[in-house]
Amino acid sequence: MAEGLHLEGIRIARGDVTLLRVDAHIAPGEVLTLMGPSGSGKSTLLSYVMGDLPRAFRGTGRVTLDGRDLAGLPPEARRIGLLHQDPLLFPHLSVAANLAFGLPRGGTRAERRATVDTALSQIGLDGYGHRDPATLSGGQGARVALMRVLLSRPRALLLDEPFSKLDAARRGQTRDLVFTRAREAGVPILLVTHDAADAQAAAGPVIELS
Ligand SMILES: Nc1ncnc2c1ncn2[C@@H]1O[C@H](COP(=O)(O)OP(=O)(O)OP(=O)(O)O)[C@@H](O)[C@H]1O
Repeated sequence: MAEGLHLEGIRIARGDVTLLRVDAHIAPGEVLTLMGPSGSGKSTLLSYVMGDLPRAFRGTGRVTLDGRDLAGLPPEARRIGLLHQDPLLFPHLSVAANLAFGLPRGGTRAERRATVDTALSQIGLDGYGHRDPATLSGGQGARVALMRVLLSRPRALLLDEPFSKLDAARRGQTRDLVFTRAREAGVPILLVTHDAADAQAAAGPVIELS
């Protein structure tokens, strides 16, 4: 079975009504962009892939990651990073501790600290490590949340409008950072967006839901 994230014969329904159907393969390092009107079920599809479909829905179809069928695996065992429209940072942890939370175990304290400092710098937040997340702007918080999910070294990434809170200048930069990192690490990305510029920058296949 191929590497990457494979969605085979997926159908999401609410009651008897089919919300969406999708078949897709996302190769390692590739970004598949999912577009479509509000309410077409994009976020619900991400919940299904994550193994966390709300009770109101029923989902069928196979999700495999690097050849492994994810059926029956709880979200925390799937090694998939999910970022929602409203990025939630842990309010009781500093910005640096939020980033460090996603780091895989191992390494010395100094190494972990250096990784966090580099990450802060890459998202334009040098010196913000000690800050309380509540003191960040929406865009700054979104950048921290994105970096936290990247640092956790997921095997696949599901991104739901992750750049919507960023201003135009940051949006391009942050997008490039995420896509470049994913490409380097061979991580497939399923990106939900309303912005055609995101799809263009992703430079991958696009699925338009109706
Ligand atoms: N937990 C839930 N229980 C019941 N219905 C829900 C639930 N979450 C979403 N819905 C409904 O299911 C449909 C699909 O919602 P979803 O959030 O997946 O759409 P979307 O395509 O991501 O929309 P948007 O682009 O506005 O984020 C909508 O009609 C929504 O109102």
